[in-house]
Amino acid sequence: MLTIQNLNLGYDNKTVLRIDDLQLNKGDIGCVLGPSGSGKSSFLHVVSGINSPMSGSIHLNQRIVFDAEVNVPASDRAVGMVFQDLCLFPHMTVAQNVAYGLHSIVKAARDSRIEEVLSLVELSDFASRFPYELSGGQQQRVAIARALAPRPEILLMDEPFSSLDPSLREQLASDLRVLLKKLGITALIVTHDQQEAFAMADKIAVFADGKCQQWGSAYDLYHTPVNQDVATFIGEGTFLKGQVVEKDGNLYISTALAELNTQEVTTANTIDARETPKLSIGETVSVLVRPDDILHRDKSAHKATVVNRQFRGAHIMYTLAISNGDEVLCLAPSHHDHQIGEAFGISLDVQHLIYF
Ligand SMILES: Nc1ncnc2c1ncn2[C@@H]1O[C@H](COP(=O)(O)OP(=O)(O)OP(=O)(O)O)[C@@H](O)[C@H]1O
Repeated sequence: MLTIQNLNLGYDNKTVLRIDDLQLNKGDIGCVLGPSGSGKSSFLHVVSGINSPMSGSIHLNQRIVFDAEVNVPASDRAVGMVFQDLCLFPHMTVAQNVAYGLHSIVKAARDSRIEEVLSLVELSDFASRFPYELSGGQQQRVAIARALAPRPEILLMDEPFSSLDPSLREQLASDLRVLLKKLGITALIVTHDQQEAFAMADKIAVFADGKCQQWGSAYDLYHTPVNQDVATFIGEGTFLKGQVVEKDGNLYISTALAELNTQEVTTANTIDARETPKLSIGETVSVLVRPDDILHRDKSAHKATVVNRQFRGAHIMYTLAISNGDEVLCLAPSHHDHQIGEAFGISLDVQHLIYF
């Protein structure tokens, strides 16, 4: 549905973001994650046609909408937009808001389309209400209905939850996924919240340092990040120093907590998503350690001291100092209740060996 190639976008001839290759299939939900200023909104603007990129190509539903020769205007791109603050007209009813994008069609067809989209977002009974008479989630559904009314090929959403209560966002994100999937809508959604992206996306792009660093499933990003930036940005984790050693013809990475056999714990999907770097004996590497890779083991000889702790209900997230001074995170069931300064035994159990 959407294919982006060799895209350079920026302002005043200065590149803000480069995307080599990004493809979103019909019916899929893509999320764009990245720190503030990484180019997320700018990207939506060039896909929608509000702005033009400096170079590259954009295909929408197998039609070129931008390349060196073509620049289809926003009004002809069949793109629906839902903005950060929803931009509902406060003085118009729900039905009038939805009608806004339908002025070019005759009244009878318009009324039936309004009824149809309001029913799709389960707001049929709210047609004559004003936005201020609706909850945040209902207002968001009106904004979606308005964007969907002209039958766009793709729906673009810029931080659709930013005006809503943080405690509601994760639930609304998964509700939105259910709705978009039910309607078979292809969507590209900008967010800065990983949990939202994880709850919604089939594919996630990570924008950082002027480029799209990785485009993959949440699983790929978490377990097979392409570089240290993505590894640090996605999920929680720390790095352990390691040295490459050889034993019985196998390469191991020797860390303060364990010797990791590079053959045994490097899984097939690790190799698929990133090119595993070649290791040479004696080389120093950084091993990515996720909080669930560190197990609470009373009998272990490796004792670690609690530097910080964060109670999360079922679990406690510990920051632990180990013997060589490195710090690691450990997600332990909360019945293992240790205070700052206490030491307990840990072991390293890496399922996906990722090193840089
Ligand atoms: N119209 C503009 N003219 C010049 N520079 C701009 C313009 N719009 C955005 N920029 C710059 O482009 C960069 C990317 O901005 P953009 O708004 O796309 O980032 P973002 O990832 O959406 O940020 P945020 O998460 O804070 O909304 C920023 O450095 C910003 O200052």
